[in-house]
Amino acid sequence: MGSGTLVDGVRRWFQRRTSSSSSSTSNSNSNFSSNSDSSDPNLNYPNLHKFDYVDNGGVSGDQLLSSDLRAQSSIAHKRKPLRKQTQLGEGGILEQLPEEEDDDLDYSALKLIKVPKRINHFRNPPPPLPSALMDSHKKGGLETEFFTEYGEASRYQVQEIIGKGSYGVVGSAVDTHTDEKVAIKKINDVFEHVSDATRILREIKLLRLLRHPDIVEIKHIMLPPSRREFRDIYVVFELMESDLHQVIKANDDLTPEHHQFFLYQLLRGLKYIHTANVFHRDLKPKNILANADCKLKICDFGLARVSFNDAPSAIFWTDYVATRWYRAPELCGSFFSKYTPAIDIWSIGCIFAEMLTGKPLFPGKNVVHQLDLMTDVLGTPSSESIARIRNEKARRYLSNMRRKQPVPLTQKFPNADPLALRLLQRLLAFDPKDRPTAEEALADPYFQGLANVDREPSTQPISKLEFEFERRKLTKDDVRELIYREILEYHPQMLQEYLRSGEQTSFMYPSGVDRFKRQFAHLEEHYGKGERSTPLQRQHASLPRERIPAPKDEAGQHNDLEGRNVATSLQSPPKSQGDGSENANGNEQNGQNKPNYSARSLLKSASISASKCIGVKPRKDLEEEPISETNDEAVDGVSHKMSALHT
Ligand SMILES: Nc1ncnc2c1ncn2[C@@H]1O[C@H](COP(=O)(O)OP(=O)(O)OP(=O)(O)O)[C@@H](O)[C@H]1O
Repeated sequence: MGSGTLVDGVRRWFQRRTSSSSSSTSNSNSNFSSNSDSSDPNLNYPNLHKFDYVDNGGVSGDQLLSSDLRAQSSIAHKRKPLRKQTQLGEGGILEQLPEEEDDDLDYSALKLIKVPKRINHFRNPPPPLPSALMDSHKKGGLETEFFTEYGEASRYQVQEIIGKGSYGVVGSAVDTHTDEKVAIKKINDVFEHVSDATRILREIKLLRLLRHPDIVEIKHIMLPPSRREFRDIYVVFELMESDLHQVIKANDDLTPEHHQFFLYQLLRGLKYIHTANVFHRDLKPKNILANADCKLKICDFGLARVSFNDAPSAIFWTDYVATRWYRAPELCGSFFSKYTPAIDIWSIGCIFAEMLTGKPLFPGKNVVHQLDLMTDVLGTPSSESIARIRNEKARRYLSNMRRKQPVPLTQKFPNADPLALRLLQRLLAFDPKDRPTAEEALADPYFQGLANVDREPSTQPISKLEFEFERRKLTKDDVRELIYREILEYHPQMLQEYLRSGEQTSFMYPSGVDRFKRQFAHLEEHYGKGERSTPLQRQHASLPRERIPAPKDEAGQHNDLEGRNVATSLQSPPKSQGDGSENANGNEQNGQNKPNYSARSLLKSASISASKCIGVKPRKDLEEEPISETNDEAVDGVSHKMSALHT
């Protein structure tokens, strides 16, 4: 087949696809010859032809197919089985939501990316599981028929430990029913702290309700043996190969097509999340799982919140914890009184910039440094934006800052697609009201030919009833019951039983969990043998600090918690830590340009708010640790006391 024929074929196919979708998308792309918009003087790039295969200029068919055009033309619908969803309707009645078509993109023509193993799990392969740990119960029989879920005891065969987080250990396993590989997260001692248990409840609930190809899927949750006494839970996820943090580190040859597909998926997932009225609040490369075929999935909804219009934002945000580098400016010092989904858009902008260069865009060492880095690139915000800032100290800090001109993004990212940079500029608007919504971003010219609203579903806002628990103070038993109820969503027969008998059902169910426990224990025993493997501790971020004694910093090491570092810097002369965490503006070390009062007081605010976050996390990534925020009033009040102490 000659190249012309092939090109014509591809073009015809592509035209058919887009013409069928162009009626519903604002990105209609009728002739696939979308050249760059050179009207923007900042974006004067020579190589701006996207989709200009109308004139193939003698390019061979093979070349064409291996180029970006091939990637563009290869995005096809892939149908997967429909997923069922339920949510609590008014009056607590379980409603079956309309079945959603799981419609995904096929990226098979994109160059595979390297996905290094996240952890070198075993120097030597682990010894095989002893036969006692393998499943021995016989299938069939009355018992199995009655307890359909009983079968799950033999369903998953755990293979190896693939990751550890502060909430659990993640193992890869095979679902012997489907031969599918899955990831099983074991969360131990769920109810040790109510705040942790609530976070887990929130996450599993959200992941049940947010079903989308760009969001990690919970496939199953093992039924605990006892409704009233269980302590551990096992959550079965679809298995992903790596995460975006690792992908960015391992691939210095990501192409413009990779960047575009990655951002597209993130925005598509975010559009869905935001239409459910959910804010993720902790988007960062580590919270985006990735496969070698370029599939990305948003995960870790532990900090996410559902926004109900009547919820006062002060309460809503009191336990805010997010990773500083990806944190929107309005959260660096609690600037704006009412936060919006635009905080997630900012994070996506930071992640996108990191994909383009391989390096974090704003690796701030504390909130003030974070703001300095932002304004170094974006310039000082307009006086109108500054005027909207509610926090007085933050307003003063920014108003007193020396005027900075924005750096053209073309200068900062000289090799990037100018259309990508134009979108990036929008995502990184200092003022949240100037950032596009995810939906608007998907309609940006950057995605011309790729975006298609038919593939970018919205969803219904999540029912208030599902998150009614956020409004009351829960006891351990309350959360246990709520988590149990959530687990039953994956055990329909048990759920019916539970709904019928209500409180009465408290006998022990046959469960696969005991066998699992042993399998995990065996693998964990050999996990990271010969390597330093520090168990991670949870951060009880949302507990008021007086409820738990602050842990000692035993090794004399600083916690990563920003506030601690900052507090230290206020008491003693700055010393170089290598990570510069005590050097707010990167200029205290030589004694010049000491931060002005506003910077200090902003840092103090951060230190106070961070003091709420009392868990100790081992230093995984020195600078990129979460700190907590609290509301302005609390910050100001305690900050005032602290100022009195330190001045
Ligand atoms: N579905 C999955 N497939 C593959 N790996 C996964 C999956 N889910 C989580 N992981 C990996 O397991 C590790 C721990 O998972 P995760 O971050 O969810 O735990 P966590 O306890 O919530 O962590 P954190 O400390 O970030 O709160 C991470 O490296 C993560 O990338």
